Amino acid sequence: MVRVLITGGHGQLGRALVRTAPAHTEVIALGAAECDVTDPFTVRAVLARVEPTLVIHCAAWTDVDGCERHPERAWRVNALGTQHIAAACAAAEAALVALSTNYVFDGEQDEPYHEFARPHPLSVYGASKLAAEEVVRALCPRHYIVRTAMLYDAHGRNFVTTVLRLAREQPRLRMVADQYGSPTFVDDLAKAIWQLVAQPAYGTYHLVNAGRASWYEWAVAVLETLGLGVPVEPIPASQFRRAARPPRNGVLTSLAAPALGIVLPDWRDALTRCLAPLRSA
Ligand SMILES: NC(=O)C1=CN([C@@H]2O[C@H](COP(=O)(O)OP(=O)(O)OC[C@H]3O[C@@H](n4cnc5c(N)ncnc54)[C@H](OP(=O)(O)O)[C@@H]3O)[C@@H](O)[C@H]2O)C=CC1
Ligand SMILES: Cc1cn([C@H]2C[C@H](O)[C@@H](COP(=O)(O)OP(=O)(O)O[C@H]3O[C@@H](C)C(=O)[C@@H](O)[C@H]3O)O2)c(=O)[nH]c1=O
Repeated sequence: MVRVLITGGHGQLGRALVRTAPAHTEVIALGAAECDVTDPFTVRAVLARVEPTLVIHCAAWTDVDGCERHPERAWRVNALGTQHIAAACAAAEAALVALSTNYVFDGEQDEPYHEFARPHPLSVYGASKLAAEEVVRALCPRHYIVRTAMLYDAHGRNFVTTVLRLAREQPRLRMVADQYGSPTFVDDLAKAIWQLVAQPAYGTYHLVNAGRASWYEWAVAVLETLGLGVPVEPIPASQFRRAARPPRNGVLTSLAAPALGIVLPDWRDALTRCLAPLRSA
């Protein structure tokens, strides 16, 4: 029996990992109240009590604009919190999966980013996640760093549920059409993570649904999938004011995952599967 500890276990990826866990896997998913990663003593005590063979570290402060406005909190949760987890995993001889983001890249290149592309974050969130990657590489030898992007589920707080809320509240939506990324259904990511950790192939992996979409294309696809006829106006990013600057090209591709036989489906296929329960509701 493999025992897996999930930090940030009540977030959207943590919940998906719990519902897709393979047989013969004991999963202990803890929220911030049970395992605050900013407290090194708590982190060490939790690992000593749970004795996991693997830790999947999902906990993070994912409010990208909040991170920009309150950098110290971003560094404390995302970078220092990961440092505590990585050090405790190394001491306990547990393997570690650390989640990271496409926002470690500046988006200036035209091609999708693979695992060996040079990071250069534009936002505090991206910089704090890149620092987290660096402490994991330095402190915990048996690690998988999983960069992903634009996570969503049919419920909770994410871009898809925001689009559905705005479609109820507004006669028309305005969506940025000149920034691109890789929308990724958390269930597909969770299954790919379980496939990955079945192999001792430590390193850095980009795990996202295939293809690319602008925020505009993604919003239109959400509304079309549910047959909602709300008009969407494409706008440039310069007309959408926010504290943080997302990369223009945040599209990820992978050299490392297909080499292990891990390939995620196309983002449109994933979106259709995710929204299927809402269509029949
Ligand atoms: N969402 C996305 O689009 C993307 C996410 N990622 C990364 O994937 C991971 C999972 O993201 P996702 O599930 O979407 O994020 P969520 O925000 O849904 O979940 C993160 C969880 O971390 C918890 N948390 C926050 N602070 C602490 C703390 N100090 N100690 C312990 N737990 C804490 C939060 O709890 P609470 O809500 O109680 O504060 C929350 O439940 C993160 O590392 C994120 O950076 C990467 C790319 C894209
Ligand atoms: C509400 C709204 C958003 N948008 C677009 C542009 C804007 O930059 C973007 C904001 O959506 P979000 O708040 O979901 O974006 P954001 O929080 O930046 O999403 C990121 O989250 C972190 C955690 C990651 O790691 C990234 O991969 C990415 O998913 O959506 C519009 O164009 N029009 C709108 O009316």
